Amino acid sequence: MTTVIAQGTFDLLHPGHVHYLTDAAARGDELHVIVARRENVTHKAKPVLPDRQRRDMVAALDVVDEAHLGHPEDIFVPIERIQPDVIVLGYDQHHDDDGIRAALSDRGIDCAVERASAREPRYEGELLSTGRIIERIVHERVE
Ligand SMILES: Cc1cc2nc3c(=O)[nH]c(=O)nc-3n(C[C@H](O)[C@H](O)[C@H](O)COP(=O)(O)O)c2cc1C
Ligand SMILES: Nc1ncnc2c1ncn2[C@@H]1O[C@H](COP(=O)(O)OP(=O)(O)OP(=O)(O)O)[C@@H](O)[C@H]1O
Repeated sequence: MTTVIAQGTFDLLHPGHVHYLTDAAARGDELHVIVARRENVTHKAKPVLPDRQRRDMVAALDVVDEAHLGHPEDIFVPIERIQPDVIVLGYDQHHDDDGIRAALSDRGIDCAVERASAREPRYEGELLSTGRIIERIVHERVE
């Protein structure tokens, strides 16, 4: 039984998110997703949707076995509880792979760290970024 963890903000869901989670799920038997708490999204604009709504939408996806809201202070607390075999980072996540490996090893967690693949747009106008969906809404709907 191989347990996999993926993580992210997942504000306005799009096919890039589905691609990432499908890729992560294919690397094991059970996929757990940690959804970042609003207070911990500091490297870009805060999510539009509430924590619980983002968690509920991720949990509704077929490839996801369980979606959890992240810990408010220590990102390793959910990992210690779930005991994954693999953590799959998104292709563009800003986290440092070796830094995470070192932190896991310090805590005695034996877990591989891998990177997911990217999905490119497949047709004209397909938007694979929450930030770009919001830009399009502002451009097309806000006077
Ligand atoms: C291994 C791992 C575990 C994480 N666990 C948590 C957590 O428990 N709580 C949380 O608020 N954020 C957690 N995060 C951080 C968020 O997922 C972080 O904000 C995330 O990188 C969002 O980036 P993105 O939406 O740009 O992908 C974790 C990140 C990683 C890489
Ligand atoms: N086109 C894509 N292909 C593969 N993975 C993607 C794609 N878009 C997003 N992801 C992955 O989904 C996870 C969550 O993404 P996140 O919530 O940051 O949304 P986002 O759409 O990338 O955000 P934004 O574009 O606003 O920064 C990240 O790990 C990211 O790598």
